[in-house]
Amino acid sequence: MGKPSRVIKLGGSVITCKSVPYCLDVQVIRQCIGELSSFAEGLVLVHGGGSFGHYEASRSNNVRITLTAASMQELNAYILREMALKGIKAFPLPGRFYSKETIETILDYGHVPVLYGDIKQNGEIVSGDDLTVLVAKEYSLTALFATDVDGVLLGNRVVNEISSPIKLDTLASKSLDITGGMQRKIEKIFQHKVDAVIFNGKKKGNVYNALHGERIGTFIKVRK
Ligand SMILES: Nc1ncnc2c1ncn2[C@@H]1O[C@H](COP(=O)(O)OP(=O)(O)OP(=O)(O)O)[C@@H](O)[C@H]1O
Ligand SMILES: C=C(C)CCOP(=O)(O)O
Repeated sequence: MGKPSRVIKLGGSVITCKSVPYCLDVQVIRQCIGELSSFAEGLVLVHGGGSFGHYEASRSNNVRITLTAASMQELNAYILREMALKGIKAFPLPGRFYSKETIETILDYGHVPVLYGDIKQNGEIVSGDDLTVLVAKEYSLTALFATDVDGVLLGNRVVNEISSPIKLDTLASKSLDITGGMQRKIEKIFQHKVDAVIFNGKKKGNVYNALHGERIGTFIKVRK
C-alpha cells in the first residue's frame, strides 16, 4: 500500500485573502503548486478554509452547513484544477471522509490526496490542522504548515524552535477564524506529539524548501 512520505497544509491564510470573502490568492496558489510539484510522489496535501469556509461557517443562517460545505468544495475544486494544469494527478478527500485507508488507496492509484477542512452534516467542523497532524502522527512525518506569517511570533520576533507548549500573545486578527488560529495549531501539535514546521507560504521558495527538509520558520520539536 502507498504510504505518505510528506504532509503539508496550505493554510487558508496563504491561498486566500483571508479578510475578503471568497477571495483567492491566485498568484500564490500557482507559486505553491509549482513548488510542490517536484515532491508529488508520496505527498499528502491539505488545505484550509480561509475566506471560503471560515466566512460561511461564521455566518448564522439556516443554510450555514450547506454553504460551508459548498464553499470548501469550491475552493478545493480550484486547487485541483491548478494542480491538473501543472500535470499533477490529484484527487480530493473532503475532511469529513478522512480515513487512513482512503489516503493509501488514492496514493496507490498514483494521485496526490488533497484533503481539506470541512463541515459534517451535524455542523461539526473538521479543521485542516487536525487532518494534518493526524496524517503526520499516523506516518511519523513532520507536519508542514504554510501560513501567512514567518513563523510563530513572540513579541514581533519569529521563534526558531519551540519544544514545550507556549501561550502566545495573540496578534490582532484582521480576518475571521473559527478554528482557533495559531494558538490552537500549536496546542494540537503538542497534543498529538508530532514535530512540525510553521512558515510563510506566501514567500517564494518556502514551500519547496520546507518540503526539501530545510529549517525555515519555526520548528516545533515535540518528539524526543
Ligand atoms: N503569536 C502569533 N504568531 C504567529 N501568528 C499569529 C500569532 N497570533 C496570531 N497569529 C495569526 O495566526 C494566523 C495564522 O494562523 P491561521 O490558523 O489563521 O492560519 P491558516 O492555517 O493559514 O488558516 P486557515 O485556518 O484558514 O487554514 C496569522 O495570520 C497570524 O495573524
Ligand atoms: C471552516 C472550515 C469549514 C474549514 C476549517 O479548516 P481550517 O481552515 O484548516 O481550520
